[in-house]
Amino acid sequence: MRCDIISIFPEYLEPLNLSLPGQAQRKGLLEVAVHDLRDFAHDRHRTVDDTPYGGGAGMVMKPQPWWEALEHVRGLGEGTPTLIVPGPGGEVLTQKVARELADEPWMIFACGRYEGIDERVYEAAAEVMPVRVISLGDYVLNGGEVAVLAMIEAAARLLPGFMGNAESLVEESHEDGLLEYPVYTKPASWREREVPPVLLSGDHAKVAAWRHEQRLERTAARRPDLLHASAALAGTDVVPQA
Ligand SMILES: O[C@H]1NC=Nc2ccccc21
Repeated sequence: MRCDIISIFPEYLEPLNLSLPGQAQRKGLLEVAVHDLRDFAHDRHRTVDDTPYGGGAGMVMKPQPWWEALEHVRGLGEGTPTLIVPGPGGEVLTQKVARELADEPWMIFACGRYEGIDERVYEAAAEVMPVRVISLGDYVLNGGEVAVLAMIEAAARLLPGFMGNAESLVEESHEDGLLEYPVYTKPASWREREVPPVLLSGDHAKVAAWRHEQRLERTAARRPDLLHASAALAGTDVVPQA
């Protein structure tokens, strides 16, 4: 998976060189290149924003620097990349979306700031490559860099060989519509709190059953919307008790 990221804060993406993403890059599973948008703004102040037509607060990112940056990056690789624009006005990042991103061989991430990027950039880009606007959720961030870190981590960790133990990908929250079960480690007794005895029983069937029950209880308590969604999909939605 190749990820090209365009941002006015390239240093924000340094964490991608740490830990697992860093190892994945060294293993050749993940290729990350960060590009400074200001390198494509040619006036003396390397201006990337201006006031919005129609008035309103804040500034809008100018189209020309973005177009030059996208064309430059597109010329760096083979084939057609998918342009991912993180932003509050997009589809929400879910595990399903993460799996779709994990299947993308080449993505360009456009990190917007200010009030956003001139709409004509999206239109011009959509004529030469697929464009997806993806949000982290219904809250406000100041820019796309944090979102890109989340999206790349969520997708790259699904790449075969990225996670040391692929087993750990199986019973994760959201992988199958349920939240994960509670986990415990030594000591068996801590501050007079005991590990659930079933986990010390050595009975794998009982442990599996207990863990599944815990996932159902935890999902019902914290994310009932997920239960209804999966039940609705299965056509077995429980009617809420009157
Ligand atoms: O405003 C934020 N809401 C959710 N996701 C985002 C992604 C990129 C930029 C900004 C946001």
